[in-house]
Amino acid sequence: MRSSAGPRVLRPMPCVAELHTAYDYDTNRPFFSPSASALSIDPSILVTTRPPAKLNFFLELLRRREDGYHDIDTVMAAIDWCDRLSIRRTKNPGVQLHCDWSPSRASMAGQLGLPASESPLLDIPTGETNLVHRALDQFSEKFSIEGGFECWLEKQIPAGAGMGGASSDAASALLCAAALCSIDPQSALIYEIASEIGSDVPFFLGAASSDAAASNDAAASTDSDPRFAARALRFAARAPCFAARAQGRGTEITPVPIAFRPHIVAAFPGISLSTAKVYAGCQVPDSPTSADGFLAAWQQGDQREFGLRKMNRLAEPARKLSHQIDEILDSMWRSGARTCQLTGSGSACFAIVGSAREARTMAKRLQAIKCCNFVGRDGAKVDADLKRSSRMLARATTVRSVPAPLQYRRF
Ligand SMILES: C[C@@](CO)(OP(=O)(O)O)[C@H](O)COP(=O)(O)OP(=O)(O)OC[C@H]1O[C@@H](n2ccc(N)nc2=O)[C@H](O)[C@@H]1O
Ligand SMILES: Nc1ncnc2c1ncn2[C@@H]1O[C@H](COP(=O)(O)OP(=O)(O)O)[C@@H](O)[C@H]1O
Repeated sequence: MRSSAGPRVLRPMPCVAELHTAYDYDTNRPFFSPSASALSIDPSILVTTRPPAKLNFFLELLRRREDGYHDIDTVMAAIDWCDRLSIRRTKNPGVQLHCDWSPSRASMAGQLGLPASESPLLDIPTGETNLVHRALDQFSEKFSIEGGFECWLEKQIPAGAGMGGASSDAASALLCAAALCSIDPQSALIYEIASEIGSDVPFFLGAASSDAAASNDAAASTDSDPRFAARALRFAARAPCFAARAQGRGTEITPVPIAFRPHIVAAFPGISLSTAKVYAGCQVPDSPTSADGFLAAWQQGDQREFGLRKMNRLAEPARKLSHQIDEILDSMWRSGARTCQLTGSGSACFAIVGSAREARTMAKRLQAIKCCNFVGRDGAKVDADLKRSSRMLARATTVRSVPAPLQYRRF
């Protein structure tokens, strides 16, 4: 992937210095509240946050809608597999986005067993189709922001994996921009922009999203106020630290309390699936299952019921598009998973195991497994990029419960 500014940017900006000192993990607060100076363009203020991936523990389809979307009932949680995003304001209008894999594209290609670093699988757009770019464009337009933004995005979350990486980046961009411009992160307009960009984006706004959706006071909340900067920072840091039920198109968010954090291994088979294609192949059941039972199990700490009731209605259409999904699930099962499942529209899957130690062992085992047979399930040829991919990217991970490392500092 190439930087929009020309040369490749690997470890960009002074922000990457190991300075987490602007954030107090005990109190979940930044050490200082930004002053009124944040209201004017100050390119020396940089906000850094860590957009997390998500997993869908439950996903049911309720109906196909006339606008081409589906009403769904899903339960998602953010996990500690994260990208890193830094943003500052610029005097020139527009969005400049620098983006690369962390620690490098070559390392990511190596982990996936891709021979060259030129694999299209690792191409992330830096122009207007990047959701960070779109989010900031919309933000500037809707809040009439003077000047523009420069951003540095370090990717770790695989794309097209059903882990919501792009959506999470977009939501973080909105919260960081709100902090930089002293805009209320709970503004209904922020929620509106998020929903327009993608069905998954409001989830990643976290609590800001559920509160904003309830508010109709969009007009008043476009005003900037220095107090909003600190609030936006708090949301950027805490927003992803919860599980939520998402309904409607996926944009109606209700945070849900959970009684335990399962030990998880998430694995990406080195192939990306198009969300639209997976939905296009899905079948809405005559009697959809409600998420109520699953949620009750998670809220009551009933791990057996949690395992029995979790489900993903998109698994069937995704399996038809990619035989790797069965291979990954088989491998997880044979490696001792209590239960395993596809996340979202795939292609990543996750296993639930009994302990953090088991999770680490399984992740190592999966990394060593080759999961591509070079031909599809029905004997059809698979594309060239897929042929070369031979490994899974697997990680022991947890449902996120700590604030994202977040910096807000002058440099
Ligand atoms: C399946 C889920 C589950 O969390 O996640 P991913 O697997 O993409 O991460 C989401 O519903 C994906 O949300 P998102 O990735 O934001 O999708 P969008 O950009 O809004 O929509 C892409 C396409 O998917 C289909 N789509 C999406 C959401 C929905 N409720 N019904 C749909 O039918 C539509 O064809 C749409 O054009
Ligand atoms: N910030 C971003 N990070 C990753 N992919 C992005 C980003 N912005 C746009 N994209 C595009 O979005 C698609 C994948 O989106 P992503 O959210 O990672 O997948 P999924 O919807 O399966 O969770 C890819 O086609 C990629 O080109």
